[in-house]
Amino acid sequence: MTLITNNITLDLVAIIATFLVGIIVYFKWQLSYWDRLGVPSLNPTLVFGDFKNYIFAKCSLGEQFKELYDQFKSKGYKHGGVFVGPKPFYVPIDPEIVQHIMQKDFHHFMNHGNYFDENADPLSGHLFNLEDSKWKNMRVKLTPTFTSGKIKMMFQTLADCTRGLDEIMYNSALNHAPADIKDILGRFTTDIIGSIAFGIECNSLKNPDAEFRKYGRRVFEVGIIDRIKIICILALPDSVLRLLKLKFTKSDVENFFMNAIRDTVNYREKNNIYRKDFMHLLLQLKNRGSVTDDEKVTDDKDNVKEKALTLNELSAQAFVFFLAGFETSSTTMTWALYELATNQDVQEKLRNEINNVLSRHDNKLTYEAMMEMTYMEKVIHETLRKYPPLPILTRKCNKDYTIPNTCIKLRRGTTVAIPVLGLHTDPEYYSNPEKFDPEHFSEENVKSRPGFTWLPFGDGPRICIGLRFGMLQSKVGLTAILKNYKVTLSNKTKFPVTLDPKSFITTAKDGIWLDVKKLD
Ligand code: HEM
Repeated sequence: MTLITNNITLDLVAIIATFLVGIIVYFKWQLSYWDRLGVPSLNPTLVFGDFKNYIFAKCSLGEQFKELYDQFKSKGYKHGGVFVGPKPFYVPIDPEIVQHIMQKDFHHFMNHGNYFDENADPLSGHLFNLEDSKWKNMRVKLTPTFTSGKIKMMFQTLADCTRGLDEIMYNSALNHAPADIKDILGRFTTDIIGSIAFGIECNSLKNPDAEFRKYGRRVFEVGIIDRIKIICILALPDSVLRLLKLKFTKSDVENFFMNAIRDTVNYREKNNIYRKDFMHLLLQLKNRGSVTDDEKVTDDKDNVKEKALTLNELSAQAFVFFLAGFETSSTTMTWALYELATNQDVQEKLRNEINNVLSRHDNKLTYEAMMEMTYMEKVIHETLRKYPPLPILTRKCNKDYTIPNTCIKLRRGTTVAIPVLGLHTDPEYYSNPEKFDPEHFSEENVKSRPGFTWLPFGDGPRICIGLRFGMLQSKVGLTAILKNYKVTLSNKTKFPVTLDPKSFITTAKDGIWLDVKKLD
């Protein structure tokens, strides 16, 4: 049977050709989206849009967005529109527009717009992904777990984990063996977050093959299938993703974390265990509906309140504390040590501050001592400027929005990509942006640049809830290393150091290796 001509082969060719022409017409029409709206765009290509280099793993996602930022900026545009495949992303360039989106007009841009499915993928129902009133309610519930009082209460756990760190650095110095600092600090923060969020002694500093470390690494491994999933998530509408039942959490990772959390919850509830950690506060939220300043996980009548967290909700929040807490802080410390090894004068100045402050605190790591280290704060801020762990941030427009000082209307459903790395390396805001200079964060320099040009923790109501904890964890790790050891770059480090195009956070492709010398 034939359809169009008398020849089935010709029919097939005609159908395929019509289909291809249809796709090309659709892509072409789609790629004129920003021009039709009056937003400047660049030179998107069919199929890849503006992301050819990223899709072919020639650069990281952050670098790709920085390149686009630089192009818009060099043409004097305050904003621009780009395409991942056929999907349009709005990119604000002017910090004033960034401020409107993240803060002033937050009600239009409340959500990150990440694809997630609480039912098919229970660990994905966490604070970072939640939307609208579900996000708001969860944020209100979790905020009391991150106050300075609560974090101070957990300080000793952080300080205790530095013993294992010191042992590794000592052995590295003794044996003149270069330290794989990214791996060591990944194990350090895994031990801290594992203990504080899950109440589990992970021992990954002592045993690099510990299960928590193994699964922690698995979460951030991006294989070919994960890469395809990321591109699908960036390029396809949510309705299609839901139809495909796309699941982001790997099954072995899900099983491991769900079991670990279930076991801890059961053990603590059965034996009335109290520990000064996030898990205790999450258990209070599960059984009482709110965080209270006491050692109990249930109220006096053992009543479970209606608005309490379910076990799945608790698990997803513990998982995001782990996910968001260990890799961000360990990469921050890794980059800081890389820069300190390259800039010995800055390392010396920081060590002087550490010694001076600790001498006033009996040479002990205390919460108060950490709060006194102002140069340390500048060093970490500068590290987060050059190497923001999340180099872009997203927001989804949830009601039509008129861009300030224009008549351009962003449609509901548009994704906004805030080009964090682009802003952080813009010479208009940071003189000599390639130079690692903690004085970029002197009081005078901070005052002289506009707001919303330093965004490693995001900003507005959706700002990182673990900011204080992340800063403290990084300060403690750097103090523990630098007070006893001098670090220099090992020739085992591959130069030039490049960013890993496969990772969605800012990390060195081939690791960073340091030579370590014990100080008297
Ligand atoms: C140096 C360390 C860290 C960095 C650079 C960092 C960065 C960020 C960024 C950029 C965001 C998105 C903010 C936005 O969209 O405006 C975020 C959100 C978040 N972070 Fe962090 N983070 C760090 C440490 C931590 C720690 C230690 C925890 C928990 C223990 C944590 C938990 C979270 C959570 C739960 C969110 C979602 C907040 C929400 O959507 O309401 N982070 N973080």
